[in-house]
Amino acid sequence: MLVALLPGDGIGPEVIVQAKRVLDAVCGDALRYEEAPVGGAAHKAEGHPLPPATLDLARRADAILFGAVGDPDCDGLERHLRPEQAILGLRKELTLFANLRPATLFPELADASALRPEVAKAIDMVIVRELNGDVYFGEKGMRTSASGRRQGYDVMSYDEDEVARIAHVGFQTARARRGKLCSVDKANVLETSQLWRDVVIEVAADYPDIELSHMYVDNAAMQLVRNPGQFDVIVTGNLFGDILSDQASMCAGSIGMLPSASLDADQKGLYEPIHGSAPDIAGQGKANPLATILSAAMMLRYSLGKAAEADRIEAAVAKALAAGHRTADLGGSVTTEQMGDAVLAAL
Ligand SMILES: NC(=O)c1ccc[n+]([C@@H]2O[C@H](COP(=O)([O-])OP(=O)(O)OC[C@H]3O[C@@H](n4cnc5c(N)ncnc54)[C@H](O)[C@@H]3O)[C@@H](O)[C@H]2O)c1
Ligand SMILES: CC(C)[C@H](C(=O)O)[C@@H](O)C(=O)O
Ligand SMILES: [Mg+2]
Repeated sequence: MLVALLPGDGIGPEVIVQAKRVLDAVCGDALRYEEAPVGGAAHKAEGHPLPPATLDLARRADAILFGAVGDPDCDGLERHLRPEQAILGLRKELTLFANLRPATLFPELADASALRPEVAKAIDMVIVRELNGDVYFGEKGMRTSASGRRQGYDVMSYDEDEVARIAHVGFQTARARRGKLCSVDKANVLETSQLWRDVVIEVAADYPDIELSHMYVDNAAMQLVRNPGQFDVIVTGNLFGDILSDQASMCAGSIGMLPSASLDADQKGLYEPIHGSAPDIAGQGKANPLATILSAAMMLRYSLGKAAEADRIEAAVAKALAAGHRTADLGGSVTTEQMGDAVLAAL
């Protein structure tokens, strides 16, 4: 089975190295790897954030392990050349519409959560984020307004098929868990959200066993902090899911802990930590590699049919944390590589 390794920028390569060490330990020769540049690194090397050969590798591979993109050196570039276009392009080109972002607190990290330990320990949820539509992919641009002022615009839109297909993923994810689905929208203000809510209710007819609720996104942001234990699965749009998942990560200890899977209709997937390239700590050995190591475990489980190996990795992460290993984001002083060592030792 072929895995595409796309390390990217900033801390991306640092965390990918650790995930690859763990994969080697668990899977040996069962996986083959090909690596390609992406993001700012690809722009510097080849003049484009998502070169054709990188996209081709992503298409050929059985699964993709992605680090992060984002490079301050690229700040002045036109939008289509910026590093972030690479991840947006991969999601769109490969129709990776279903983004699963599990937020679970490892019990050992109750002290690292931004919440009181007794509130934090109840977090055990999955955010199902739509990844191919919304304001991210609508018409956008700069124009001159009627009064002669500069005006930027980004059109937010969803069609009913896009909402229905992610709603099904939300219901099915809930069915495999505790049977509760909360659809998050802004239907009190936005037409896209009204359609979202209508379609989710229609799809719910196929899932009478699932308890469906609806919540406005502003309330959801508050409830995540007040009482995260009330959530089992959240299904939401691209923008709201982006924001709520960063917030959920701090409830679960750190943004350095949250993995993700971005899946197409056939479980082909791209796996990446939810965090970015973290230029503020890049090159300093401070990055927490666990989100990427846990993303590799998701890759084994969802795309490569290796659930037992995924279980082993997750257990090793828990053991490394239980043994007291903490990178700086978790209040410790362990380096990126030492955290990798700790997971390998636990394996
Ligand atoms: N999927 C992606 O590739 C992705 C995701 C988010 C942001 N980005 C990009 O990354 C760049 C930086 O964005 P940002 O600063 O807003 O978000 P970020 O997630 O990169 O960093 C936010 C904060 O969290 C910290 N952090 C992030 N990951 C960490 C880790 N593994 N261990 C310890 N600390 C960690 C950083 O040091 C920083 O203080 C931007 O160019 C942005 O567009 C890319
Ligand atoms: C880098 C950016 C385009 C991306 C997003 O907004 O989806 C990131 O924040 C994420 O969460 O993966
Ligand atoms: Mg994000």
